[in-house]
Amino acid sequence: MAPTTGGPKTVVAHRQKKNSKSADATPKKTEAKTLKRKRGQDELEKLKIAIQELDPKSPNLTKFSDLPLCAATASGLRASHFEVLTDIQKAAIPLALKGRDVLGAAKTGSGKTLAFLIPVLEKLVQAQWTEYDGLGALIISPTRELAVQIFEVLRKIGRNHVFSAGLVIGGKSLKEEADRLGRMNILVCTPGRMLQHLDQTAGFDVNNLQMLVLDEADRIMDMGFQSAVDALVEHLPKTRQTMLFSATQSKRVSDLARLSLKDPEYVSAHEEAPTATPTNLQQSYIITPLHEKLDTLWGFIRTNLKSKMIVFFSSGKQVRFVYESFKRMQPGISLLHLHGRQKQVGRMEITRKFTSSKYACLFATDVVARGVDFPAVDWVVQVDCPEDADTYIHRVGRTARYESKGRAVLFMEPSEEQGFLSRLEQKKIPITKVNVREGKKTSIKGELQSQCFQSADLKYLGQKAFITYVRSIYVQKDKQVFKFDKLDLDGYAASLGLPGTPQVKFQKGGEEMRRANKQASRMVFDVGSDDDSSDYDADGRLKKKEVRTKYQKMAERQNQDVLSSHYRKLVQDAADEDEDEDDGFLSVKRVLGDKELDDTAAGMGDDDDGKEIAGAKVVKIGDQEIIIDSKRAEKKLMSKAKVAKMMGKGQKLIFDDEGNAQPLYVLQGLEDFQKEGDAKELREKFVEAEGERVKEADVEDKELARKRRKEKRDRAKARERGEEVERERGPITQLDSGDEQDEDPLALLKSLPIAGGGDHSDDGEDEPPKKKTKKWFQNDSDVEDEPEQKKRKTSGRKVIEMGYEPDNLQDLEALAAGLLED
Ligand SMILES: Nc1ncnc2c1ncn2[C@@H]1O[C@H](COP(=O)(O)OP(=O)(O)OP(=O)(O)O)[C@@H](O)[C@H]1O
Repeated sequence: MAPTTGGPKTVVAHRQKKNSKSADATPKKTEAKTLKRKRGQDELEKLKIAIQELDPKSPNLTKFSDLPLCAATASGLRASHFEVLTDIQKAAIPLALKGRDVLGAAKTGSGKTLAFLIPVLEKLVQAQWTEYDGLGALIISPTRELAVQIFEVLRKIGRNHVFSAGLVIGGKSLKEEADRLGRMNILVCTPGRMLQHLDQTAGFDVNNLQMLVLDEADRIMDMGFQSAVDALVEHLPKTRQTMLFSATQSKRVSDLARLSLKDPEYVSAHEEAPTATPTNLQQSYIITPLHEKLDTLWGFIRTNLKSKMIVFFSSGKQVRFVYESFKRMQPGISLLHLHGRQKQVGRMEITRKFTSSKYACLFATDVVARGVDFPAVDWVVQVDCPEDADTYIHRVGRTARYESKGRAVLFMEPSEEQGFLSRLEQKKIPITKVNVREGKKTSIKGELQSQCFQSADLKYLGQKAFITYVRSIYVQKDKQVFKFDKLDLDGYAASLGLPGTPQVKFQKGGEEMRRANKQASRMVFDVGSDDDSSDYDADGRLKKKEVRTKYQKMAERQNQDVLSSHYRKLVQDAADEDEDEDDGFLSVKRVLGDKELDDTAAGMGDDDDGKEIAGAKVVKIGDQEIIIDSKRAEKKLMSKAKVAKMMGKGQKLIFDDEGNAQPLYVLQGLEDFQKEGDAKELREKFVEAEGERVKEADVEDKELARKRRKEKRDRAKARERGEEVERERGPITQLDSGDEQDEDPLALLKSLPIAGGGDHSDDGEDEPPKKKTKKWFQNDSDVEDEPEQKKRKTSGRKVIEMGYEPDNLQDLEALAAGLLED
């Protein structure tokens, strides 16, 4: 939270000056102050009269200077180079100045932000609000990105006001924010975090609130935020002015009642307009079957390298997969990615980078679909069809803002074409069909296959992307557009480079369950986009600790285990990661041995067999550098087996006739290589052969997994039979180890989900367990009636006491390390 510039500072400076003056000057000063106050009062009176006399429908209102605004606002607008009113500003500001509740609707990029910020400032001026009067205006935004942007505009135009303003969007400690809340006159917030403060921050008084604004009101009022907003409004006084703005405004009476609007004025700047989207926006669509979508996207990016584009996907998982895989293929343009599950700092940094880039490609979810004002975006590409026409309008609205031009292209599956076109038509959205030029068509399937083969992380991301997309289509409400049965899932999986088609499990329970699923996915999105650091969900309710089954926990940890190094870079340090990206798009490899890391380390400490990186010791083993930043990592080095593992495999050598050792692979001479045939054909053949190999390996993987499961089941059955016999004999007096416990306790963590196989541990997150829920560290064959607090391991009869159930990766790893060390 930061105060507005200008205001509070000015006050402080003024006071300091006063103290330094001599006592003789005091009467003069007081006189001057009285005079100033009187002048201020007179101006205010004049302003009030001008507002009373203002005709809100007057055609003469064309500039900000035509409006009865206080000097501070007028000068702030001038300094920000705002001069001419846009349609929505012309229509909404006069009414708002007159104290009316306003429902404002206008096309994207048409200046709605100023249409509510100016009345906010003027309202507080009219009320002679001072820094001691507490919260006077509250502005609610559905996403953090938008809240930050609104706050920035407020800082700009409010630079000459003395009001203090703050940003309440989470990402900082609640206490830190709470300490400053009481001093703020204007707050820009996201619903969840604000409600948290209203519920928990002692002494935070909102009883004087003069103005409530909801930007992207239809989104804030919809299901995802419903209870948070209702609870929030409960805290606010009823006698206040309220303004609602959106490009896709709904006039639902129920919403108006929920907000206790008084005789609201509906202001629609473009209701009569022939189109719902900006006139300077050129819109087109391409029919591209699901299995060709990524080919089409790759071709599109490659032919628009000198552009700034936002590419929308329906989920963060797709964003991650496409970002990671395309980055490895080095398209020749800076790639960025943004989704609700990233850390706040990373999100801000990516937003900042994309804002300042001339040419860049941002892969994003709908977290930036609404309101965000990135300058000079040339293209909006929608790889996944949006869930409805409103979402379409907001997404394409990221380009062609204010008076600039822009282009948007939508990729549609053949089965979506008819249905979605009719939805667009109903909303007055003009769009034309275009085709990809034959010569520009390209296939990246082989490339993706080979990448997935080489990288388990990427294959895993691909599987998650596949599953999420398929589920998203399954739960879509509009069945006339989204036809699940028509999708070529095998083709789609192959196009992602996956060796098989992952099995996707759906919840039983028909429509109701689908709706619940949909809602749940929204909630996840909302929490991510709004306030992922808070204990509150998107509805503003205290998050309940979800009951997780053993299988779900296993799946989660397994995934983290597989991706741990990946995500340390990818998500937690998103900011650092993208720093690397910009430095050179071509150098995307980030391993511990990176030059940059070396450089940093070299600057910080000694560099022989161990060096310091930000306080952590770095040890070189083989060609790997291991950062020793925890006791566990230190312990790891004590284990010979682990060190041997880290050393990696030795290099395979062959001996020539003279007895000299030669590497197994020696580079072929150019001439010999050319003799073997055309390089392109050779490459294609190689990729094809590798693809086959991947498939074969995958079948083997599956077979192995199946065998393991069967063995487990057999052992479990055998044990159950054994127990029955035991029970007949009498009570068990000794903890039984069971042969199952001889297995590697990390085996389940290490195994990846097997595409096409039944063992979809990554599916587990939505799948109820078939067996009775057990503790996470039990194996399938463990006895069901084992005491909760005591688990044992191996025939050595080691008992590991767990006084709690580990709920994070560190706990899990600590336990696993303990198990391995014996
Ligand atoms: N009167 C004006 N004169 C010049 N530029 C303006 C004016 N009003 C707004 N703008 C500029 O137009 C752009 C779009 O404004 P804004 O973000 O308020 O649009 P919006 O209607 O809220 O869009 P969305 O529906 O996408 O949220 C901004 O860059 C803003 O600075």
